[in-house]
Amino acid sequence: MLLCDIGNTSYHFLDADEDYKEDVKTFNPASIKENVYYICVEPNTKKSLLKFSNWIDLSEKINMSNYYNTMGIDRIVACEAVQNGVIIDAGSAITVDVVKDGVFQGGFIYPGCRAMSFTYKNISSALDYEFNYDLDTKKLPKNSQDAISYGYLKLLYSEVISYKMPIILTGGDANLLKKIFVDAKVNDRLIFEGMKKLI
Ligand SMILES: Nc1ncnc2c1ncn2[C@@H]1O[C@H](COP(=O)(O)OP(=O)(O)O)[C@@H](O)[C@H]1O
Ligand SMILES: CC(C)(COP(=O)(O)O)[C@@H](O)C(=O)NCCC(=O)O
Ligand SMILES: [K+]
Repeated sequence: MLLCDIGNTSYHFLDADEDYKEDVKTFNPASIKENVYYICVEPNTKKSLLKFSNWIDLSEKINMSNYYNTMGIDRIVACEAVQNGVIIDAGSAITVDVVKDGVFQGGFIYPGCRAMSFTYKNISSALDYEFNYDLDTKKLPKNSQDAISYGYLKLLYSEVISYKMPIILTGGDANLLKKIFVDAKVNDRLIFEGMKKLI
């Protein structure tokens, strides 16, 4: 069975037990001939997929009573895969969603690592640093690289650990954020687990 989670950066495929990514800018969905069950957060891509009868949109199978209408389908499907925990999906955007006893409690959207890195660079060349993911979040920064790293990462970290719940990391930057959220569990296939429950 072929599954695909389409975000704002990549088509993330799961084919049997292999997962791989294609760039949304270059991948041609017509190249897939077999049936593929998908979810898609990108409105234009979602529209373009309607003409392919072998691309089957799983979003129609969601019971929306626990969610809000404009909520990203990636967030919803990730929540469907979790009973209790905080889900951090670190992709083009970072989404944080809380699930308690299988019920979505709410969540928020934070700039993705790459997007935020560009934001700092665009403010001033004096802020042109890669984030320091090995940052000591217990110490106030005394250098420029840590000043932007702490400003971006510590605020997210403090908010998420305040929920005192298990943390599940997924998305393209999960392994980067794992350096900050040391007790988190990385599950790159969380969304596929949620999708399988819908088929
Ligand atoms: N042009 C880009 N825009 C956003 N993220 C990008 C880009 N190029 C590479 N990345 C990286 O791609 C990953 C996006 O994560 P992924 O989960 O694949 O994306 P999404 O679910 O948003 O499609 C992140 O590691 C991000 O830093
Ligand atoms: C926030 C997102 C863009 C994240 O998508 P991704 O980072 O996977 O590309 C997506 O969940 C979305 O389009 N959400 C709609 C707004 C909302 O969830 O309230
Ligand atoms: K995301």
